[in-house]
Amino acid sequence: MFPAINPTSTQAWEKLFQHYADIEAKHLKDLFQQDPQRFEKFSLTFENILLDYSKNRITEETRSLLVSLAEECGLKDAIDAMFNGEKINFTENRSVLHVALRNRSNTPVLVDGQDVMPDVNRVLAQVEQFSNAVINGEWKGYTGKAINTIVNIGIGGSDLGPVMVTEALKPYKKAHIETYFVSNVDATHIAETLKKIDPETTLFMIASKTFTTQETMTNAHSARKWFLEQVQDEAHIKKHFVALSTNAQAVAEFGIDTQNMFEFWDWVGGRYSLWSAIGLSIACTVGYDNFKQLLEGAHAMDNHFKSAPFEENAPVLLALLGIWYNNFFGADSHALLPYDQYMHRFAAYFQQGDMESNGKYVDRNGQPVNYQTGPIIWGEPGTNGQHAFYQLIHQGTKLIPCDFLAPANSHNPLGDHHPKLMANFFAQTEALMNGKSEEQVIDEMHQLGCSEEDIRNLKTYKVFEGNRPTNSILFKLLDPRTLGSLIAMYEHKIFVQGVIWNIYSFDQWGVELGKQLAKKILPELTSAEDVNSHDSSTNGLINQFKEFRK
Ligand SMILES: O=P(O)(O)OC[C@H]1O[C@](O)(CO)[C@@H](O)[C@@H]1O
Repeated sequence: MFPAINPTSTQAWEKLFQHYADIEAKHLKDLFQQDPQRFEKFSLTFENILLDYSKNRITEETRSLLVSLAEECGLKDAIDAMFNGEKINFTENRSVLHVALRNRSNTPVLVDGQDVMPDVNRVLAQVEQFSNAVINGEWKGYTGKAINTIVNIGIGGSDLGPVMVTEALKPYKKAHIETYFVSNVDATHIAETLKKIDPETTLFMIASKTFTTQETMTNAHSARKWFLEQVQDEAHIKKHFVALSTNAQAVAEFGIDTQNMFEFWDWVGGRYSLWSAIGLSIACTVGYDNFKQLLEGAHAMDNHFKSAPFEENAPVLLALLGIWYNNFFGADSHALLPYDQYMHRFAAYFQQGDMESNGKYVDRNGQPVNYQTGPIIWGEPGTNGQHAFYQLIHQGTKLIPCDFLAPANSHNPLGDHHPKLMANFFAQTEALMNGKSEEQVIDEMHQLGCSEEDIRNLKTYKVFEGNRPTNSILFKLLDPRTLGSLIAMYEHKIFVQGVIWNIYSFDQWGVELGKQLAKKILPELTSAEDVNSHDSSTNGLINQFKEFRK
């Protein structure tokens, strides 16, 4: 196991702290003016992806100090520990092997001395065979009709990944298959979906690692009830319900034939599971070949992550830049801004990926941390975000480092839409960096013929400080391989940050308390008596809720 080091105790941290005082006073605009090679020095390409991180508040010294921090924190050993199947998810005593799910080179990966690759390959073959049968129409419903509708019922990691990927890969979608995702326990989600579908041609995928999650099981039972009301025969369930899970017993108890179960394992974290059987909805929507390309792209990024020197390693650099802003500049959020409508769920996906992984205040020694850990992740596609929240990024009081992501080629090359979209991408990153000085504002206002009084009164509002950092991630086309690489790049960024923050990134105890309390409260909502077992606010709310429902 790699050592548990408090990052603030390292020499690099101390040096970064001193170095921050220098950098804080520098403007990005000046850094570019002083160094014509800045783009070459602070960018890298990986296959068809260009990562330009030159618009960050860094110098070569910053990068080398950040790399020293990673080294002092034992990042190399940590990467090896993950890829070698060590039980780095200590609090659950589990390995962390989403990388094995896309290990296309098929080299052995051992957990407790046993190679997991035969199991991985077996389930992949099952996914291939089944998705082909659904897409080709060989898998028939109870009346002999082919399946044309998939309803994935799952939540969190059993929903967000497949939703994000099937949206991102819509251009690759099989035209005759419609896929729906139901996650919320709010009945509206399942009820509105059931209105649109036909039991004869619908396949439900119950996606739950544990097969105990309240929301998923409630939706699954409602779907099953609806289906049986239509078909009147339990024997038909096996043609219309499959399970994606690690819990065979609970799957059988639900009434799904374990023949129709697609297995995965406890060493796959929920938020890292789209590469596993949880990806069945992806394979059935875009075809197995495209799913395989997604895995290939992720595997290529895994190899890059494992082998590239930290100074040239995309996930490591993104992670270190995040730490630079989070821990030295005090930035508390990070925005993901894809300039691609197909990627509209990308930020939502990595909200779970990042915040469920690194939203922790206890370190690997069991002590509360004395530094900041995971940032708030948020974002929306550009250009929509520009007309909503960019004002705050440009002129607000908070520093918000942003990742801009975009394809050079659109799947919809309609008129001049894509050049317009990309002009905005380039303009925003340039504007955030350069800002606009008072001099420029005055000049512009003169040119517009504004009065001296207007100039005096308004000029300060029109000034942009700039010096707002961004990463630009430009890729050739949003194809399955590229998407796989991008997702894996962010997964590994999260891993690196967790290692440096010395926290356990692969558990999620913080979501348990709310679940426990909800279980306690549920029967109180239907009891006849007034509730008085909570604080006065919770009692008051529950009792008013009951009153409103009389
Ligand atoms: O796949 P499951 O077991 O239904 O869990 C769904 C989600 O719930 C969580 O445990 C959080 O409540 C996530 O980590 C997970 O992705």
